[in-house]
Amino acid sequence: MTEILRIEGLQKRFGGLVATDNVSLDVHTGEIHALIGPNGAGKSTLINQLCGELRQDAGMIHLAGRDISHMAAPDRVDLGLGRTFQMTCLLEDFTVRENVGLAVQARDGGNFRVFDRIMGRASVWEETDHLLQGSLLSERPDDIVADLSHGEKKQLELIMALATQPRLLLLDEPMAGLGHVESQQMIETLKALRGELSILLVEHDMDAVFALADRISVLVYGQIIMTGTADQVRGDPRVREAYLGTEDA
Ligand SMILES: Nc1ncnc2c1ncn2[C@@H]1O[C@H](COP(=O)(O)OP(=O)(O)OP(=O)(O)O)[C@@H](O)[C@H]1O
Repeated sequence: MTEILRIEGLQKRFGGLVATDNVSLDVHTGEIHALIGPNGAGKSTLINQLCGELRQDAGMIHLAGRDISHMAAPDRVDLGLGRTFQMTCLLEDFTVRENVGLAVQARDGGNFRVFDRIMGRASVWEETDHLLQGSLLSERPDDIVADLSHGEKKQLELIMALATQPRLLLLDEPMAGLGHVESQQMIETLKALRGELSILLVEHDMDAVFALADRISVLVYGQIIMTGTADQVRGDPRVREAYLGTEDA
């Protein structure tokens, strides 16, 4: 079993608060690994440390065997660490295809802003169309992003993240704000990615977590209290206790 990601003893303090406390975790190559935990457990802090947006106070992060603990965020992306573009990054007045084209170009070191440069580059459009084919937006390449529903924008974020060709994709609450039908669509989209790349999924929607995750790690007050299969997590009294009294269980 090879690991795409190995985290050892990761720690982040905000003043007196220990947001991630000696976190150790590994993600196997090809697996969907969910990270769950109550509000304020430290999930976003951990994701931000993995991306390089927050510097850890202690601990190590290895991606595909490379120590990336002190690497700048863009270098981590070049090594295959992907994250969904947040909705605020979508260019609302441009088409779906143009947004994906810009993400493809950005990966190749192009400028995300200068757009006329990509108009003539056939390879960018070929890859863009390939990414869109088979996606839920395949019939809507020329739609203006502002006209998409919330769920469609989440799908677009995901396609744009895939344009960076990640080996490990970090997904921070992909189901947030989605209705039932859109959630089911996102679950199917993510299921189809299983095996193609590795995914670390932070998600509050437990139906989605149980439907998708090969393994689940549970973070409580900055500490991983267990890692196991869906059945192991469901049956663990420590997990029930952690969620007791919250709406998330
Ligand atoms: N920049 C910051 N400065 C100070 N405290 C912070 C900062 N970011 C997060 N925290 C605190 O660290 C703890 C962990 O927060 P974090 O956002 O990582 O939790 P989370 O598990 O992602 O929560 P949620 O599920 O609600 O998004 C919380 O107590 C939060 O208030």
